[in-house]
Amino acid sequence: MALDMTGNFFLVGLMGAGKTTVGRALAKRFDKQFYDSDHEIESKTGVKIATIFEIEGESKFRERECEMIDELSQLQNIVLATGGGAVMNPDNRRCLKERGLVIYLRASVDDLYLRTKLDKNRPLLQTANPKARLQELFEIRDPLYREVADVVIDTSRQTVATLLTQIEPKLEALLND
Ligand SMILES: Nc1ncnc2c1ncn2[C@@H]1O[C@H](COP(=O)(O)OP(=O)(O)O)[C@@H](O)[C@H]1O
Ligand SMILES: O=C(O)C1=C[C@@H](OP(=O)(O)O)[C@@H](O)[C@H](O)C1
Ligand SMILES: [Mg+2]
Repeated sequence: MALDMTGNFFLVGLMGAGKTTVGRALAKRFDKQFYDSDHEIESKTGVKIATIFEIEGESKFRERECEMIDELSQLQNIVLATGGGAVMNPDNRRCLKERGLVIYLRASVDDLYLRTKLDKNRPLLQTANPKARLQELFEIRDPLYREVADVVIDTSRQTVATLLTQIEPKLEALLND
């Protein structure tokens, strides 16, 4: 039977899990359009995510994020990297579950910390102890990522190329069985 990889793939996971990086590579691999909800919010508003948090606060950012995920998830045959907090909103969880296959990229808190510690554009991690913050967020969000996920991938100590070779057969199995 010919393989059919049409449809939407949505990436979820904590900050530093690699949603943006792996999502872009996945889109290239399957010849799909790539979107990142944070980048789209930045393009639409003309300012960085950190500035939105600073001026409008997190709750307004979450409204913007929810509208953007609703809009983008209605597109066809795309890869969408969501922001790490998107799954906190039940409307976002519903959009993602109903409109595509959801891939949860998982990583240890140590790896998440190493991958994010130099990046100043993640306002939730601009605290005295970002590793402890990541641990807290992991505990709150891991069950929600699992709830929406069709596929769970452990990204710790894996290159992006290796991750693609792990994700591909899982997606094929879901789409072609
Ligand atoms: N599997 C990986 N191994 C090593 N570094 C990674 C991996 N995935 C992502 N990174 C790096 O971690 C940082 C955060 O990745 P990013 O894609 O922005 O994560 P997210 O969108 O999930 O927050 C980037 O510098 C990226 O190059
Ligand atoms: O985890 C979060 O709540 C957030 C994650 C960020 O995206 P990444 O997961 O792509 O870093 C961005 O949406 C914002 O800073 C809030
Ligand atoms: Mg990202």
